[in-house]
Amino acid sequence: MPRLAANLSMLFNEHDFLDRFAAASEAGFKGVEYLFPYAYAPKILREKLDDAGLEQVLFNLPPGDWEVGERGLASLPGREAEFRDSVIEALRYAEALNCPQLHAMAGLLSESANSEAYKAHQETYVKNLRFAAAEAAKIDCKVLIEPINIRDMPNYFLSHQAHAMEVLTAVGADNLYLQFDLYHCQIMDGDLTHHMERQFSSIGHVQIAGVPKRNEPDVGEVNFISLLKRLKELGYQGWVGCEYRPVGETIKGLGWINKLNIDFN
Ligand SMILES: O=C(O)[C@@H](O)C(=O)CO
Ligand SMILES: [Mg+2]
Repeated sequence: MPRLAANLSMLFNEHDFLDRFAAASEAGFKGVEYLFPYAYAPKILREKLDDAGLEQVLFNLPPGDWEVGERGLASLPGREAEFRDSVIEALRYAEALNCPQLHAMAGLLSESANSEAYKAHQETYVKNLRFAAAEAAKIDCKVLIEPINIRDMPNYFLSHQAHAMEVLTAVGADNLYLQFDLYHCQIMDGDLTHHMERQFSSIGHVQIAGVPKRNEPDVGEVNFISLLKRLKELGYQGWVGCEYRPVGETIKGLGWINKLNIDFN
């Protein structure tokens, strides 16, 4: 049965980060995800999860220098040692938080880059992901890759579903999966039901938001009731991350969950 996870980087921003765990639990969520745990000791996050009765569903590998605009290391030639360290650090947290999956962000490649540069990124990406998957397998953890739309994240190396599928095949690791974010897919590729059906066996995690403004899933152009029903019919057993920016107060915007008429617990 699919279950809904609160994305604490976007939801419950009315509260300080560490107070969002309790807020998510009080709102009925059983799992949480967020971008990065690294500002806090694993012990502190473990306590927050335990106190709130929550599962840690997902977080990202260290992404390089986020403040200066870096968005992941996985495809960056010359940064392999740093990438490997980031895998080890993420796995230390994953073990402490009992987190079953980690997102490895690809990094950026300028639109004007030539085919040689593209090839170097692709080769680095495949090799790095092989390393990450092998390390993660030691603690029974999955590694995820996520196509991200280039309107929100210009020059992101992995922006199309077809590219992600190509990379999964090239890496060939049993524990490497697709993080299928319907918001990004709608912006870059459209044809959401078709992508969900075709890629189903590669999907490790799903995320949702309304399009185009990344607000509540029932705000905007996409029919999430239909998509989530189809996901359930396909037999999805994983989590659906609620990764959207609430229009107003988080709690007031949760009414879309009742409209689903699907059991997500
Ligand atoms: O979709 C997103 O933005 C996230 O899932 C992420 O990991 C990178 O920002
Ligand atoms: Mg996402």
